[in-house]
Amino acid sequence: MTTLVTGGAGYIGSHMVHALVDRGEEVVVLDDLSTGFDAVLPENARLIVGDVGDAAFLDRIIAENDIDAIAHFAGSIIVPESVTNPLKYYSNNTVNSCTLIGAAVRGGVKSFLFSSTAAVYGEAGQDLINEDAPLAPMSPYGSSKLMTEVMLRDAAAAHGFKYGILRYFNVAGADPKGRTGQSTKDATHLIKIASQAAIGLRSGMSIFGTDFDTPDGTCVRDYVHVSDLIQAHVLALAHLQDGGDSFTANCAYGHGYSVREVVDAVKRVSGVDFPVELTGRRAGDPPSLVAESKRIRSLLGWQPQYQELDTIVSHALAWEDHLRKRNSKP
Ligand SMILES: NC(=O)c1ccc[n+]([C@@H]2O[C@H](COP(=O)([O-])OP(=O)(O)OC[C@H]3O[C@@H](n4cnc5c(N)ncnc54)[C@H](O)[C@@H]3O)[C@@H](O)[C@H]2O)c1
Ligand SMILES: O=c1ccn([C@@H]2O[C@H](COP(=O)(O)OP(=O)(O)O[C@H]3O[C@H](CO)[C@@H](O)[C@H](O)[C@H]3O)[C@@H](O)[C@H]2O)c(=O)[nH]1
Repeated sequence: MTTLVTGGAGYIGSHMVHALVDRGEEVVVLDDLSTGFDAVLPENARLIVGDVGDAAFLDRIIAENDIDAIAHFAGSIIVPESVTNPLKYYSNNTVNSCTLIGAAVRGGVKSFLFSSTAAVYGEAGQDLINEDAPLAPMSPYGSSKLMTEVMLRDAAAAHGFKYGILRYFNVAGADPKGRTGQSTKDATHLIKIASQAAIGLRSGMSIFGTDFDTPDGTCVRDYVHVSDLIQAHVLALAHLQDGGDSFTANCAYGHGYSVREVVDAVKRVSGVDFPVELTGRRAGDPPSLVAESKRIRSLLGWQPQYQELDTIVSHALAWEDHLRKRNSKP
């Protein structure tokens, strides 16, 4: 069994590569290193630097490495950028995924995991969001991912491969063994930004909006530890490879935290009371996104281990500290 991990040098994909290598499985990583880093990969992982949108290149990789499963993490991920530059998102997330699915079909790949997102749902109110909730993306990013979901379902029905679509909510934290984490420069994610403020890489941070219709006025999100998310992928691959049906499932815990609660947790865990400014809303932020997570738990037997917010925060802080030390080396 050899799995092709696209985007395997990125934040989430690199955790998948470590998990598969830890299990003694064969892995090939395809990444163009546009936002990824080869330094986070295990030494024995094979990295091919190149573009997921190159059909002939993909055909060769799949044939030469006898690929029977693909975990497709590669993509562009910044929601506000997708609003100002939508075609970049339709090109890299939708068109390139279409090319990859085509290569998978030609190469006889049997299982395909896809990184989708809670952004396919749009405005959802304060209830838990289940997989049958209306799909109404509020950004080109969400639309670009939803189109790939549709392509995967149609191609699987026509060509007979199995897919698992995982809709991630807010992925956070880092490898508990400290081997990889979110290394992206200029990241916009809340827990990373607050962690950088705590370790002194930023003078402080802003809370975007305190007038949402939520218990404390700040946005509520379902933060899922990246290692728990990856455990769901490992189970999902086994499910498909053992003959299980294709599926679409949310991936998060079903528990929301407000921005204020997250900032307080980072201050508590780090012991640093960094300055926080209250500012206006950031464009496109839905007030609340919390997953109904019954499907993934019952279908895959997923049992997350790191759902405590303080654990997620402490792993994020440890990785930020590691990056700071690495970057300060002469
Ligand atoms: N981070 C989150 O909270 C979150 C939430 C929902 C969904 N997702 C999805 O998870 C996936 C991984 O996200 P991430 O946070 O690890 O982002 P990331 O930017 O760290 O990783 C993406 C990786 O894909 C690579 N890549 C991008 N375009 C490529 C191309 N055309 N060819 C080859 N490689 C390419 C990048 O170099 C990078 O290594 C994405 O598809 C994203 O949409 C992430
Ligand atoms: O400096 C900051 C950064 C963020 N926030 C707020 O924190 C919340 C979470 O923001 P962020 O961490 O940027 O995540 P989201 O915008 O919720 O988006 C993430 O989670 C989505 C799924 O829920 C995915 O689709 C996206 O890819 C992923 O970036 C939002 O209310 C932000 O306004 C702040 O107040 N200050």
